[in-house]
Amino acid sequence: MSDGYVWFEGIPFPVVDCTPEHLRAMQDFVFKDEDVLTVSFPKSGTNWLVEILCLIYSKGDPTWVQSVPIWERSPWVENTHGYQILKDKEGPRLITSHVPIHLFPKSIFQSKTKVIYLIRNPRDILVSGYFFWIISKFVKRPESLEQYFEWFTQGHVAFGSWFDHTRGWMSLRGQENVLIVSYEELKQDTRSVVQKICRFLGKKLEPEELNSLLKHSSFQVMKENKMSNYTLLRGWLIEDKNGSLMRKGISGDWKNHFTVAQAEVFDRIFREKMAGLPPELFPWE
Ligand SMILES: Nc1ncnc2c1ncn2[C@@H]1O[C@H](COP(=O)(O)O)[C@@H](OP(=O)(O)O)[C@H]1O
Ligand SMILES: CCc1ccc(OS(=O)(=O)O)cc1
Repeated sequence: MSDGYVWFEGIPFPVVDCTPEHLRAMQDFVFKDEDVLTVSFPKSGTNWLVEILCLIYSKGDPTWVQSVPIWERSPWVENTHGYQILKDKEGPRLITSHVPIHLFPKSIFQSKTKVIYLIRNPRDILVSGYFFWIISKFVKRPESLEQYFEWFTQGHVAFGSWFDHTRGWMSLRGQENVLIVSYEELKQDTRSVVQKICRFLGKKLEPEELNSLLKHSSFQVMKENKMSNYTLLRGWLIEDKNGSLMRKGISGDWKNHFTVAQAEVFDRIFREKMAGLPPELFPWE
């Protein structure tokens, strides 16, 4: 560990449950065709999507999401604890990751694992990350939003540059086993996006199962679910006694935090870094 990150191949990783030795060993992780992998940049709404996937697999029955911590239901492959759970698990596995594509286990490219890449307006990711990292012990703590804005736009944050991460994983779009989902679409029409995910996974939910899923993955219900809201980490990895993963759960909060100058700088950087990609990939733009 150094300066609030674990460094691996030039990319900063969180200091929790993650070592360069583990990240090197992770390269040999073997994905199976029946696995389902959720990949995202941190603060894209990862845990929301994972909750939805768990509820799809339990057919809307909330027992599992109410009794097992979310990081054990869909473990992070880059975490030592998550890896231990995954490697011994039989049958279809739900797996989560924030790892950039160029450092990801290569077996993913030989398997038929279903991959869901979750995207979100990076401005909202930036704001969400700032408010989470100032209360947690996962990564280097910013002193101000202004400082975090600099770090984020330069890619000096956990898992590196959002721009590189998104470009990298988006390069898989169009493959049969890859689905791109945006936080914004999920927020705007959760039911339709969940149905799309079910079709992608070859799963069918009865209407009452879908209604139960929508209830138990809603912001308000997840906020109260200690197995999903990270309050189990209070006093250990989350310092604030009221701290939670569940902050606002809305799109566009960046407008309440960016200055006009920051908004202009971000627009320019976004245009430069994402040049050449079809604008319709980014529903918030
Ligand atoms: N059920 C839900 N509905 C909407 N947003 C949710 C949600 N569950 C989590 N989120 C939001 O997802 C973000 C966390 O992302 P991740 O899971 O990738 O760490 C937080 O965003 P905000 O900080 O903007 O509120 C959190 O509030
Ligand atoms: C439960 C431990 C853990 C570790 C790392 C995480 O990554 S991040 O906060 O999304 O960057 C999350 C949970």
